[in-house]
Amino acid sequence: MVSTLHYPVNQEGHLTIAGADAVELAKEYGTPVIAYNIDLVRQRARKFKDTFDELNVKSQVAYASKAFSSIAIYQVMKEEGLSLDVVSGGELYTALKADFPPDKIHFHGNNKSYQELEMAFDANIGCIVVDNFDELLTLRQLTKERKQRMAILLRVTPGIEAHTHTYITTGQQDSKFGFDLGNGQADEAFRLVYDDEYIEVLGLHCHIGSQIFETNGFVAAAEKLLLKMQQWNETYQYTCPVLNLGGGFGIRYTDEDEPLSPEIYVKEMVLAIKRLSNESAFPLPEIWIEPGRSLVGDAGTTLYTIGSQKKIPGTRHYVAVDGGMSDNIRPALYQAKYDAKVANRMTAPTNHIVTIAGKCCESGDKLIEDLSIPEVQTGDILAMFSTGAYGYAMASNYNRLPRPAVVFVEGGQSQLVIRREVYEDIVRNDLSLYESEEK
Ligand SMILES: Cc1ncc(COP(=O)(O)O)c(C=O)c1O
Ligand SMILES: N[C@@H](CCCC[NH3+])C(=O)O
Repeated sequence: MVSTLHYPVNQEGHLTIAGADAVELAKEYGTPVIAYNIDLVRQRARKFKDTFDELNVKSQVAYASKAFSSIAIYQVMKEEGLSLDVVSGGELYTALKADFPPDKIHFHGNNKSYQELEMAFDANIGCIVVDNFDELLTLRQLTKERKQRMAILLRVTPGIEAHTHTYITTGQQDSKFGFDLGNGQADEAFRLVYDDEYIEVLGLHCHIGSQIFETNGFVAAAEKLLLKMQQWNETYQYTCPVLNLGGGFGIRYTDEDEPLSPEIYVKEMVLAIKRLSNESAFPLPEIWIEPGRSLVGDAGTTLYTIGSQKKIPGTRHYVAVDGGMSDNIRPALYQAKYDAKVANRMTAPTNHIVTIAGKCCESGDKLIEDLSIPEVQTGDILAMFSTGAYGYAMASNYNRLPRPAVVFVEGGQSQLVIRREVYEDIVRNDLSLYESEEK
């Protein structure tokens, strides 16, 4: 793969990230390290929000924090006035630690536990996105027992197949998420709770998939959901005030990807919903979205140190780095493609085609195949781009590798926001067979 993407380079011929020298970052924080360009994160967050404001539409832009969850990123999103989508007690706990305003937290998940729901009630969060009938019944019980009101959205599967990897499509009919919109399940769910004393149905939610480069899937989903809210309005004289179209906006990983700008995604959705609402005289709902990847994905760059190499003449030239599928499982899991450069040799001619291998004990632990790079040696720094979403979030201690450090860079200044794990962290929860004897 020959990259034509433009990456900023300083006078030393080093890659820069939000104005900071990537080679210096690697020296200061060690490798692997994931460096986030927070200037870019803020710019994206504002683009999403501002476009809604310019179109005069009430909205909430909720950061889908499964993409990358940490106290510091929640603080950035809070500063930018975003809402937050969490999918587990762990993400909710992190959000509360970050002092995220609870009324702007939306809780997702297809199997929320009773304890997780109680946690959400204790924190008085803004909204629960209900996924199935079991959850709906638990919620009815919880609200009554606690005499506590709760706002909900009903998550539905609209039967739309987004053009993306099958593991990350979610809106199709055969999905573990949500009430089926076409077979009456969504109607049944609504009927059960629309006039409940404690539960306030805000409206419908759908998420059609991830890494999507077109707007027609979102528009088709909006049409289906709005039509349903309009039908309920006629049947039950109940007006749902919110339509949530989820996330899924694509980003650039390699030259093959051509993402649309946040403005285009938002504009196309809003215009379609305005048109439909005008045609049907159904009041324009608040429009909520949940971008994850498009807020943090291409803002993240993983810096690795290059170690050993293996050349198999006529077959392949492996260049190994000091991380791999333990800090980025996406290539192994989804055959995801990435681009990378040698951060300390940005201007050298790229005349070698190599495969970047991780250090895990798996033949499939290859981060990038057929990458053009200059000749490299042990100690060079490889910068792998667009690793900010579902990288650290899906990292593991496979082979007992410690998780990398995470730093935020803004206006040329860097700050450590997640410490690198140390071996002691890895054995922290292990118990010795001989514990009692050792005491
Ligand atoms: C319900 C929901 N909302 C939002 C997202 C965020 O998606 P993305 O990171 O593609 O924007 C996801 C994940 O795909 C999701 O499942
Ligand atoms: N983890 C996936 C996206 C999952 C989206 C969650 N609904 C990825 O890396 O692309």
